[in-house]
Amino acid sequence: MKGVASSVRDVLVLDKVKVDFKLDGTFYNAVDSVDLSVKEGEILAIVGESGCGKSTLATSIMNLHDPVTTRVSGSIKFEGEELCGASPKNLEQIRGAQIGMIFQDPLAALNPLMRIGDQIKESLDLHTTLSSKEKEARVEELLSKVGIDDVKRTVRQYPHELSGGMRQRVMIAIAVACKPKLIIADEPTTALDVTIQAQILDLLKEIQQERGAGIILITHDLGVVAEVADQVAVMYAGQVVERGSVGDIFNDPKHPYTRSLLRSMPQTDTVDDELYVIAGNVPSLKKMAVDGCRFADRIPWVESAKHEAEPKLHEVSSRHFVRCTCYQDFEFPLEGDMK
Ligand SMILES: Nc1ncnc2c1ncn2[C@@H]1O[C@H](COP(=O)(O)OP(=O)(O)OP(=O)(O)O)[C@@H](O)[C@H]1O
Repeated sequence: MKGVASSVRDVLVLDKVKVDFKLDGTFYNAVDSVDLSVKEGEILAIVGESGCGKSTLATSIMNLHDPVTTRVSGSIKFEGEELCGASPKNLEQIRGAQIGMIFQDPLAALNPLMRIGDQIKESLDLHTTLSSKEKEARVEELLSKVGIDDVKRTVRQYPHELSGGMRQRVMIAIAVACKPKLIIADEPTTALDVTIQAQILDLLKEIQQERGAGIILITHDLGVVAEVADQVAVMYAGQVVERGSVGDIFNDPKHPYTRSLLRSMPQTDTVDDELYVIAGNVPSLKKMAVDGCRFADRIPWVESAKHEAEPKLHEVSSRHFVRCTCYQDFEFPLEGDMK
């Protein structure tokens, strides 16, 4: 739903969320001080290259990390309730009922030994007081809602009998079965071909508009973001380096990383242009510099004085923020210099 009014309620508010993983006995930072919010009826896209911490952030909201090897701190408020440090019983009630999750690989997320109908019903068993008959009707209604034609047949099938697109539809049916207030979709269309991708995105938009749920959409595909998002957070090396409306990010990107990502996007009207490739990689956790601008290594032509010692998010316009001062007069080097 483009242009969600600012008076609309926040469904989720993250405040200084930090996640560290223990590797060989030492904790390393994977997500650093993330402040984000998702409003009712809003799609927030989280984008960035592989290894930026997008999935780690999402699984922290759902509290899906092993507490022995993972440290999560900060505040994660869902509908005003603090999830960081909440009891397993509380979290159990919220997961699946009030927060639905859609993963990239439905085959891994679905139970291979259980019929589709039973898997959807299981979620209703856990979180509703519907009678058996009502649940059966609801399972069929959900499958038909997500665009499955032969509902009676699908109810009796096992995951391996369905196509990738059908399985993703089933995951969405499970995620929305209990009418959640928030849906977290982690790369929901990455494994699907382009036509099915478009259908799944349309379905997500439809669900969000109909139910007013907030959606966090994790993706590395900026085309998908431009298509469906209201707000965008760009992550690099565990930090949000820029956030703003989809218009801010696509029409007035500020951070060198956001600009590099956009430059590397294929342009349909300029097919002859070579794709710009950002040199370097997202550092691994052990190699990540935690002080200073984490993107500095990838733009070595920018003088160190242009970076902040402790990069902060600066508000450049209402709800549009960018990290570090290096964006201020950032220029790409001339083509010959880049090689
Ligand atoms: N359980 C874990 N233990 C240790 N390190 C982890 C764990 N999960 C993720 N990481 C590391 O944390 C960093 C962030 O990973 P994450 O999967 O969140 O990135 P991502 O942006 O979602 O990437 P992708 O798009 O490939 O899923 C990476 O360096 C990854 O190797």
